[in-house]
Amino acid sequence: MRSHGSASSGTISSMAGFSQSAPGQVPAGSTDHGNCPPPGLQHQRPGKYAVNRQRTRVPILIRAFCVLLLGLFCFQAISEYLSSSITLGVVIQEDGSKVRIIAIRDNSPAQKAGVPAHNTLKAINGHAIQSVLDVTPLLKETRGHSVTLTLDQNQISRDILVTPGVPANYRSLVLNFLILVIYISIGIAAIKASGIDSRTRQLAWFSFAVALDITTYINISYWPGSQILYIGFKQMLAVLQFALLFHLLSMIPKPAPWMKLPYMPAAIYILSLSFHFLWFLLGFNIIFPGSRIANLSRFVIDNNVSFISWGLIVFCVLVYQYFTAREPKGRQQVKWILLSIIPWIILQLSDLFVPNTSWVYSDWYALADKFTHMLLPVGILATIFSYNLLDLSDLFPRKFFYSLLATAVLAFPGLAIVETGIYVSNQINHNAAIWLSSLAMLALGYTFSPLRDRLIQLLEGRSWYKQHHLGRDLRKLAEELTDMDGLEEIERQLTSRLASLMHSQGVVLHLNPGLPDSRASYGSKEEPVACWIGLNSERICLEDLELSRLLAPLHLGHPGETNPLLRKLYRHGLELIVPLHLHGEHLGTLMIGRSLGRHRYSWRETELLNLFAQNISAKFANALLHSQLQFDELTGLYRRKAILERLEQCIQDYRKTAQVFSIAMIDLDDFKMVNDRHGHLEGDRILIRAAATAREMLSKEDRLGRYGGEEFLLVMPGRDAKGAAWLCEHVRWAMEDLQHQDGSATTVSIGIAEIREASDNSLSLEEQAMKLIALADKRLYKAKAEGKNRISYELPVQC
Ligand SMILES: Nc1nc2c(ncn2[C@@H]2O[C@H](COP(=O)(O)OP(=O)(O)OP(=O)(O)O)[C@@H](O)[C@H]2O)c(=O)[nH]1
Repeated sequence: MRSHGSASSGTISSMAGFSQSAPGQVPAGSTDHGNCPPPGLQHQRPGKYAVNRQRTRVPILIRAFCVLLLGLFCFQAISEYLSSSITLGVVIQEDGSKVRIIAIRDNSPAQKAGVPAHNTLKAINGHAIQSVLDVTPLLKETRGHSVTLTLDQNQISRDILVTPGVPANYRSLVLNFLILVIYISIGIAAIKASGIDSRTRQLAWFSFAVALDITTYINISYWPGSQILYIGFKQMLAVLQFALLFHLLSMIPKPAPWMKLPYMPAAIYILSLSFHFLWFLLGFNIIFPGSRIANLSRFVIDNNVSFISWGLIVFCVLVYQYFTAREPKGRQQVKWILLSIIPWIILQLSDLFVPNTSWVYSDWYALADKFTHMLLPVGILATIFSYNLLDLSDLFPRKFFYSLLATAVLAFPGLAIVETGIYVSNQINHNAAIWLSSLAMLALGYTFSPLRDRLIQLLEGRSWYKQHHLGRDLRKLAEELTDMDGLEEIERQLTSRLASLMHSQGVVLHLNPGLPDSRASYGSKEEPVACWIGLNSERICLEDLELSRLLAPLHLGHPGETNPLLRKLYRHGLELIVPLHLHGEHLGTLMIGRSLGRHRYSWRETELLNLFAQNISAKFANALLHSQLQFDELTGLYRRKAILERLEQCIQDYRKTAQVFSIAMIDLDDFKMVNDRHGHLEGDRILIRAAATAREMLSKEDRLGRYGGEEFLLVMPGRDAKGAAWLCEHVRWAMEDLQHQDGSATTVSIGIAEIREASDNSLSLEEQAMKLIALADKRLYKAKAEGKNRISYELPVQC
């Protein structure tokens, strides 16, 4: 494979017969591919050169993790239900040895009882409170009953009677569940596509980390166990999310310079986690209690300073990526994420700068927090969607996806009507009404197919949707090509299907020497395509374009294009040149003609094609390797093993379908003398030209291989001995035109055998092949003995 990287000497014009076949190359000038590699490759063994598929199944560990997440969510729901019955609605914080009430939640029992904020909570039911951890056990003891809170207000004690308990916040749970589903879905989809791009893998880890965070929002004080450990776990999880996000965003659209430094990704995780761990140890007085640095750390933790700083760092990274992205598509991708992350950053900053602390504990803040949490994955998803790396239909069945959408469309009017009805009639409480109406809407949305079908029509007609489908179709095509055998078949399918998928005038696949030359799939106009591959008078040479140096797709037709050759190609209808690379090695190019729809290909389409070309490169590398293994490097004919495989195939067909065939052993006469007189180089030249001359006489079905030194084996499917003799006679005549240096003619002796003469079903394929060859060989020696330059055969006796 190595040698082909530099030898990109395959001229596009070679189909027009301009090619000078170098030794070992298959002359591409011949339109009759009788013995060229493509037809021969049709019988490749399936699976022998299979390429790894890009898409992977979801690993069992990830599935188990998703189940764990759902389990944690159930635990969260139970916790919410249990702890809501003892909720007072006060937000407390330790301040030295005191516990201070820093905020009162909206509509909470504390607010209704008139508990003021910014006081010290001295006791509950007469039991002194010294730590925030003392509160929950006391409330649990008096579950369902009123409690007396003793507050210290400006050195004056005051008792307030409060009845704990609020309705469980199902709305927040539903939102949490929604966020969880979004993140798990993104994680799974990204894992499935992780072979394509490392960014998707990164996105998967980030999504799972957020999902874990969402499911572990638990009122831990309700449960026995170490609160400090829980807080530590949550803090570290939050830092991990930021590190993952920082890593992910530093790679969109292209890796930022710092990500290219050695060990940088590892450093990001290790440093951020260990720093935060240190902060945590200091802030919770686990080490150096009471020191200034410990107090500072506590301030950092209490005010979310580190997370806000992270948010700002992430924001700066995005701005940097936006301004340094070279291509518009890169900027667009960053823009999506920026738009989705800005509300979250603003909300976090409001935490610091809004003087009214109760804002942070208000219902509005909780709602905004949930929505900004949802916005970020939606932004990232939109970016990934615009990359076309993920296919949503892999994740959800198409109809289910549209049913959900139909549900959402119905939800607004439907919820209003159903909920109002239930609420007004006062049969059922408000939270249950929401659940019930949601379920009703889901059922309606799923079964209401007219709306679903209308949505399909509306959305799938949109150009972005078409592009999304193009991505999916290209991936499918790449997979199908991977499963295909036979280079000619691959080329035919690739060019014709690609032309139809891209609605293009035509597609040409040009592979480097060592593989057969360009194939074209013609769209409506043959003329332009003919020009790219040099079929018409304007000869265009690939060497002049230096396509082997092309690393990214080349979009022709820019107004400022200075290269006259590229301008010419564009005038003739070529619009895109996409290189095929594997591990930095240039394998060939895909040339895409202009769109029949008369629009220019968008950058997304170009990007999709580029991804597609990367996907199929491995396939062509395999084909290249296979062709090298199959063909004799001197003559370009099949090697002995390959031609014997073809012979065995014919025997098998004969046994199945009784299709007659013949073989011929062709041997150059007095070749030793040629070598002795003119040298081995001249001998080689004669061998190459003899092979080419013989090949030109053959039809598409005939196969010619180099059996040994100057001896060739010809397999002729469908020809009986008479037909084979006729063909071989022509080969013998043609050889006479091939002159040695001294002007003497090249002659050959040929022995022919037909399968019916040696057929024996009791023999194995290999034995049968040898028997037939032995018969042809016997006749070859007969021809030699009778004076050379003749053919020898026998017509089978008809009974
Ligand atoms: N130049 C060159 N010579 C080869 C190659 N392979 C085999 N030969 C030569 O082909 C010659 C075959 O000689 P012989 O088997 O005696 O046959 P011959 O001289 O053709 O005589 P007849 O078969 O009786 O006509 C030998 O001299 C080999 O060295 C090759 O790849 N290149």
